[in-house]
Amino acid sequence: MQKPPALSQTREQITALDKALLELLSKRRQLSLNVARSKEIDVRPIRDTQREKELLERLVLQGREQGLDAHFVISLYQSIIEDSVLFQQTYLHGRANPDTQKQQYTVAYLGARGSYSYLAASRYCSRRQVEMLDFGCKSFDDIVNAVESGHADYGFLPIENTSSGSINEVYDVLQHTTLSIVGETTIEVSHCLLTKPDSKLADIETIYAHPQPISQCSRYLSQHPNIKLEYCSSSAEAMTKVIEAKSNTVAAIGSAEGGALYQLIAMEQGLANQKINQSRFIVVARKASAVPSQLPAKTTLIMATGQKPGALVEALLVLKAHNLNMSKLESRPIPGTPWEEMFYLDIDGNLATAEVQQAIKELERLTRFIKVLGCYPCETVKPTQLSQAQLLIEPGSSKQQLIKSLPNSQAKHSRDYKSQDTQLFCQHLQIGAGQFSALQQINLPIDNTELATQAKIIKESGFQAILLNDLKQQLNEQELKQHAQVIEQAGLVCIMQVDHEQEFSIASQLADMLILSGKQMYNTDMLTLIGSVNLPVILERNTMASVDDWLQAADTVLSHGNQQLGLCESGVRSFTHPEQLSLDLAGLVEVKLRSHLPVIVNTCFSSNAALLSTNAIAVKQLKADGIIIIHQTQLSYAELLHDLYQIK
Ligand SMILES: O=C(O)C(=O)C[C@]1(C(=O)O)C=C[C@@H](O)C=C1
Repeated sequence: MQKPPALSQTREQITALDKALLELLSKRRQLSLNVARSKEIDVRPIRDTQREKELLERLVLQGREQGLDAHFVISLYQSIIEDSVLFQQTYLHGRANPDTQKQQYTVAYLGARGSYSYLAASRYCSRRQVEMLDFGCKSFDDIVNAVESGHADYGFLPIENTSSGSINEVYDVLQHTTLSIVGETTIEVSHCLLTKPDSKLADIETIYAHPQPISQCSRYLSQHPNIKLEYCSSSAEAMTKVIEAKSNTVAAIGSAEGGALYQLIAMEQGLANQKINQSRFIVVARKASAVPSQLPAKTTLIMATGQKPGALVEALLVLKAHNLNMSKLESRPIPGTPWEEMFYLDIDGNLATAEVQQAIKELERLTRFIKVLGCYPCETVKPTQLSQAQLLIEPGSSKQQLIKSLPNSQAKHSRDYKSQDTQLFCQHLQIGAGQFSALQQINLPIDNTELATQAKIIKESGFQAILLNDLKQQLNEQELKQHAQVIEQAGLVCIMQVDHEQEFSIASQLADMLILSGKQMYNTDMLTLIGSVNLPVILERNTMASVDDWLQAADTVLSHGNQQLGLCESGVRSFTHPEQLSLDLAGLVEVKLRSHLPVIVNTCFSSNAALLSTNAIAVKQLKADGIIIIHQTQLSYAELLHDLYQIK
């Protein structure tokens, strides 16, 4: 083995590369600022998820060429895009509120340096590139007082946590304040056991912590029943207690980042019960802020409804009527008025819009008390995801990539491997193991009302399912969803034929069953994909494929987990009718003999009206498990189906 370069030399190279990467990231940030400037002029929303999808798809491909794994590339770019979106939002929010622009902000928060509130506040200021003068407070009331009295510009209040829920005391403080909510920020709360550098876990006798981390780490703490818990007013106080203690037998719960400010080390990490543990903070100020229309906005209200039954429902119906989504609803008792509640509502909407204004006007008529606590930019950037198809598919799969021929006893499709016939189940539709089914194929596009009418007739004729073919002609998720709904309403099963990887991602969400087009029979990635879904699938034979190739492709699907697999014979190229396909009935007999998988026959490409009846009867007599017949508005197949069902 060749000797690697010296470690120090390699590390120097990594250091230089990391610096270059940071320079590039900074340049990218500047470019996103230019994008924000353009969007300010054109008044376009900051988020463009279509652009993000295209960007991620391209990067996954480019990453693969460089040997980088798709998941790594995606998670990296999700962070980069999140930063870009928040950076743009901050810029536009600042432009809309010029009087709030300062070099320094005095920020009131709970505890002292190192508390989670401190970390949230410093992140907020650093995104705005302003210096933070910190104003640590002992209680939520003190935070509000500091801002109301002008001692601080902003106050940070933790409002909810993903593991311990809403923070009630903060809601109570909000009932009486004159301050407005002007922002929100969410931070990852990663609880660690912080100790002095020379402490040992076995020696710890006392843990200091704020009640919130104690409840969020209850599982970890229950594993150490002999350690005493001491409640503190903040995580920073807990850390101070550890640093001031004379002995090494004490620890605090807090973040590694916060602990480092006190020279404490994170002896144990990931203490929280939930893997994802985040806290959302609201930012309060004396003056309300305006949110530009390009930003996703939230409006927070408090209201007290009358005590009559259904009063809250009536109020919420107002939001529904104005098409406003309520992202949070909390209730808190009103001091001095037992059994009455104050409701807190977060609405996804901008206070400056007519819908929100109108909804508030209507709510004023229905409530005894209503106050807008603020309108602010929503800081939750939901990461754009790529579908499984977009992640897995690589073009250029070839015949050779199909799994190699196996001896019959090991081939999963074979009767030697599994003696019982496979049956596909889908609601009332059963294909195989003695159950014969009739499917009607409709080529898209079709109008939804027309489909509803035809579906009724199709059902009455005796078909059990509709196969929607040629999805690319109507590759619109909304329209296909409506099609799937009317098919279901008619009491039929909805099957979609997948011709292409893009169609897979939509069809696999909407259809009850899929047919993978024969064109994709040699595409190993596509076979992997249909082998990995929990949905019945049918594999169509390629028009040039031998029976062996077809069965090998079936094995590739089965070996990825999906055992709800059937086969579809749609015809092969032959000399009988060079212009159309010929049903390979001998192939059908052979496959039925060799394999336990159900086989259906699609007559749409091989059987004209004159041949259909004879072919259909032959197919049934040769023990096929189902038939697909093309839809023709003027033709009824009721009689043919009746005859087919009679054949034993
Ligand atoms: O291209 C844009 O419109 C941007 O705002 C830039 C960017 C990015 O950082 O790449 C950020 C947010 C959008 O959702 C899409 C892309």
